Amino acid sequence: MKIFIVFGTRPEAIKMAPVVKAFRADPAFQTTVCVTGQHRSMLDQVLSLFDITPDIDLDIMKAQQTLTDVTVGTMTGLRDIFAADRPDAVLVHGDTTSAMAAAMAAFYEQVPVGHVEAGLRTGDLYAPWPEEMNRRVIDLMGRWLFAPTKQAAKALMNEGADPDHIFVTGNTVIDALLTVVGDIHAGGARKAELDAQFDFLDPEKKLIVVTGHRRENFDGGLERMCEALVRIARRGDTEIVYPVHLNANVQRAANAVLSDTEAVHLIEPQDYLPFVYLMDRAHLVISDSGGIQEEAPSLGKPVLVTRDVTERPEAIEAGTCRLVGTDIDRIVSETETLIDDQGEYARVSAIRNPFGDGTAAAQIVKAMKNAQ
Ligand SMILES: CC(=O)N[C@H]1[C@@H](OP(=O)(O)OP(=O)(O)OC[C@H]2O[C@@H](n3ccc(=O)[nH]c3=O)[C@H](O)[C@@H]2O)O[C@H](CO)[C@@H](O)[C@@H]1O
Repeated sequence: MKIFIVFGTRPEAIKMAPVVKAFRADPAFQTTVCVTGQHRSMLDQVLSLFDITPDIDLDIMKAQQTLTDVTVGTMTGLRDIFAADRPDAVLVHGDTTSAMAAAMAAFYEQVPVGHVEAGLRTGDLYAPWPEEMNRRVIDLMGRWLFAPTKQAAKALMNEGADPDHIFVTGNTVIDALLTVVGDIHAGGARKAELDAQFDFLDPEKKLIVVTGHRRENFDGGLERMCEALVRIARRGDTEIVYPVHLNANVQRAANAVLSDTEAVHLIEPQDYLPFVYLMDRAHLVISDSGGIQEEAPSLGKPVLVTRDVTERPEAIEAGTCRLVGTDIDRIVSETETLIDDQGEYARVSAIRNPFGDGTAAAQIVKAMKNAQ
């Protein structure tokens, strides 16, 4: 079976790496990896960590490109490739604009689409925008809908998807995370390098890892989160590490509020290996990221989610993640509870992650094999 796997951003690369490896290891499949290059530098470091060389690189990244540019670039690039190579299936991941455009290009060539991480919903088309629409559009076209949880599968069925097309596999991010954290825990040269890279961290202080980049927080939300971090840093018993996303809005907010605050380290976006190392060392995480809501609980780290809605209600229901929005007092008080109340911290960090056991990629390969 001829499979094309297409992705373009850092989180997609992290989540598709275990899938690429599993398909490439199985001789029943002829696997072609095609990257759109939507996040050039952030994508390449993930490919190198997982030792993946793409077969096709569309390299569509341009300065100041709009969502329309990404859509048109991806669709035009893939149209001729799909028409010439006639894959039996195209696999895309998640909810980015390049994933939606790749699925659409396949659909126009009447090539069946497989959607990894299908069925995530907030219920609000504009939160997050444009991701919620992208997810729904891809799911409508999907012949294989790989839902990470039963709840995601239920959302698909509620929208009328054919139950025979839905496979509950767990999330492939857990496969990727367990591989990387396993390497770190095994020690060796990489662990020593990471310890040296972060030797500025004070082991006596509780480490809080922060990220923030969602468009919905560009309108003052990021600044409020940063104000909350200033108050948390002033306690004296915490240390904050914040890899600041390259987006100009994010850089502006973080630098304006936090650049002079002692105990806050603003650092560049980290490669996946050091980022996993930081999450693993953290006491807790504050983030609006989707993937981190899935990863941190697997490492026993609570996440305060700086959003009003999430497409990952499983983590909220399980209690490992809490939606705190961007209200300063709320972020500070929830953080203080997790620092000061040891019983509550122990309870939250012991909750089992609801996103799978690290076998999602193998289950996806099995489902596709049965489809042959
Ligand atoms: C809210 C939302 O719509 N999120 C979507 C977004 O991901 P998401 O919001 O997860 O995107 P991020 O850019 O936060 O990436 C998260 C990933 O990058 C890693 N990381 C983070 C910071 C850093 O400095 N270095 C680093 O390697 C994290 O461990 C995680 O694996 O695109 C994903 C891919 O389609 C989808 O699955 C998500 O649903």
